[in-house]
Amino acid sequence: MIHSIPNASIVLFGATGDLAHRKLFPALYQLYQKGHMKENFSVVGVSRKEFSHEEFQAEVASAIHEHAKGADRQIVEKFASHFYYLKMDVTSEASYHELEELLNVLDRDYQTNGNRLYYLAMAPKFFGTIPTFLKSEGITNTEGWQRIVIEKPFGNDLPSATKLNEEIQQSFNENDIYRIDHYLGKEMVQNIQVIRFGNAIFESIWNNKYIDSVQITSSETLGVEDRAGYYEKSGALLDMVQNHMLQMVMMVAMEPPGELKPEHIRDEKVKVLRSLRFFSEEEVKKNVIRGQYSEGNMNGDQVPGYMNEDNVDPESRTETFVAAKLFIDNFRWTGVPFYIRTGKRMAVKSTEIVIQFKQGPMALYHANTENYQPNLLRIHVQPDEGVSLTLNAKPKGDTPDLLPIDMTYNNNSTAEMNSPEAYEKLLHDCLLGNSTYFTRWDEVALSWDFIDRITKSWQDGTGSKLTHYPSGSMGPEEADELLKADGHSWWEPTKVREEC
Ligand SMILES: NC(=O)C1=CN([C@@H]2O[C@H](COP(=O)(O)OP(=O)(O)OC[C@H]3O[C@@H](n4cnc5c(N)ncnc54)[C@H](OP(=O)(O)O)[C@@H]3O)[C@@H](O)[C@H]2O)C=CC1
Ligand SMILES: O=C1O[C@H](COP(=O)(O)O)[C@@H](O)[C@H](O)[C@H]1O
Repeated sequence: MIHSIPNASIVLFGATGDLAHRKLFPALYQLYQKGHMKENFSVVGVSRKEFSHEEFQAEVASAIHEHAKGADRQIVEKFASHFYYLKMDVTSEASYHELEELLNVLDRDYQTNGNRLYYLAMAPKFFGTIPTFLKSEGITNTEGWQRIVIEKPFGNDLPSATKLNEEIQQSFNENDIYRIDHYLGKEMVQNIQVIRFGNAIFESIWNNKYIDSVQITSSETLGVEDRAGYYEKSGALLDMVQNHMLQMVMMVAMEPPGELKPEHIRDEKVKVLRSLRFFSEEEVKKNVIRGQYSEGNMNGDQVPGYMNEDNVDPESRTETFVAAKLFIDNFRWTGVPFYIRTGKRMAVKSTEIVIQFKQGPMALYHANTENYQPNLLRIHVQPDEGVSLTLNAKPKGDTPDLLPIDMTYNNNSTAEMNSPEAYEKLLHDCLLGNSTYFTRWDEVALSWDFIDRITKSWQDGTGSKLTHYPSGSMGPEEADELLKADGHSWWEPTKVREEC
C-alpha cells in the first residue's frame, strides 16, 4: 500500500556519483510527482566537488531529464528546489559541523521534526566512517527518527561484514539500518510472496511432493564495463550470488509468515539460510561451476574476453559466471535441487524463476508423445514482468498428441504500464520505516558464511576449476553438465506473450 512520506531531511552522501544520478534522483522524483512526497522535505547532497546550491539543483534536474521517462519540466524544477549541496570530505570530522548547521536550518524551514535519512551512496570503505561521525558529532541527536541506508557490498566476507556491522551498530539500532538489495525492490520479486501465499492452488503443492526442481537464472549481456576496479576483487559470486541470487532463493523457499510484518517475513527468510546446505570443499567441486567470458559475438558485434577488458589483469582468475546446485535441507524442500546461474556477457538480459513440477503418477497421455512438457510456473522478473504456467492440452482435431500451452499474465500490459523502479519502492519503504525488503544482519551473516566456504575452496584450489565461455552464450558447458547429471537441462529465458 502506498502511504504519504513523513516530513524529513535526506542526506545523500555521494551526490555526484553514478548511483545518485542514474537511480536515486529519478526515484525520489517519481515519488514526488506521484504525490507520495509532499513539500516538507529537503535533500542535502554531499561530496567533495565544488557546487553552489543552484548548480547542484541544475545537476539534479538534468539527471532526472536524462533518466526518468517523461519527466515534466515544471515539476522537476519545483522538486529540485528542495535540494541543497554541501562540499565535504566525509573523512574530515570538522566538516560534519557544517552539515549539522545546514540540517538544523532545513529542519526548521521544512518542519521535518528532526526526521533524518542518511543514504550512503559511496564506496564501501566509507560505510563505517560516516555513521561513526554522524553520532560522535551529534548529528543523529534530534527529536525525530534517524535511519541509515547502506549500499552494497556489505563487507567482502563474514569477518569484514561483522566488523562493519559492529561499527554501524555503535551509532544506529538494527531497526534503523536499511541494507539495500535492489532485487528485493523489483516488482516480481515482491510478487513471489503474493503468488505463493495468495493462491491456495500453489501453496498446497509448493513442496517436495509436487515440485521436481527450481531454477533461477539472472543473465546479463553487459560485460564488466568500467567497473573492473571493483569487479576484479568481487567476481560474480560476491557481486550477484551472495546477495541477489540468495535473496530470490529465500523468497521462493520461505515458509508463510504469521503476519505480513517485516520481522515475520524476515524471520522466515533467514530460516531458509539456516537450512541451506553449507558445502564442504568436495561439495563445492561437485555443485558449483565458475566461468569467465572469453571473446565472442554479441548481436553481431565482436567483443573482447574479460581478460582483455580495460583495467583487468590479463591473467585474471575472476569469475564472471556462477552456476550452482543448492539444497535446502528441511521438511518442505529435501530432495528438490535449486539450480541457480548468473553471469555477464550472456546471450540475453533476463531474470527468471522456473518452478518445475513433477509428473503425475501415471503417464496416461504422454507415454507416446514427444511434445509432453512438465508443468512449469515461470516468474518473469525482468525485462518482462509476469507469470506463466505451462500446461499440456489436446491439440484441435482427432490426434492422440499433446500440445504444451502457456497461461500468461503480463504485468507490463496492465493499466499501470511502468512498474515503479526498485529504488523508488525501496526509498519509499525506508522513508516510511518499513524494513521488510531490506536485509537483516542475520541474513547477511549467514549468506557470507555460505559464500566464504566457496571462496576458500576456490582459493585453496580444491574447489571447481575456472572454465571459460564465449561471450554471447548462456555460460560454460560445465553448467549444462551440472543439470544433465540429474536428467535436467536449463530452461531458456522466455518472453511473456504480449497478447495476454
Ligand atoms: N552505480 C551503480 O549502479 C550501483 C552502485 N552501487 C553502490 O553504490 C555506491 C556508490 O556507487 P557509485 O555511485 O557508482 O560510485 P561513484 O564512484 O560514481 O560515486 C562515489 C561518490 O562518492 C563521492 N566521494 C568519494 N570520496 C569522497 C569523500 N572522501 N568525501 C565525500 N564524498 C566522496 C564522490 O564524489 P567526489 O569525488 O566529488 O567527492 C561521488 O559522489 C557503491 O557502494 C556501489 O557499490 C550499488 C549498485 C549499483
Ligand atoms: O548489483 C548488481 O546488479 C547488477 C544487475 O542488476 P539488474 O537490476 O540490472 O539485474 C549487476 O550488473 C551489477 O554487476 C551488480 O553489482
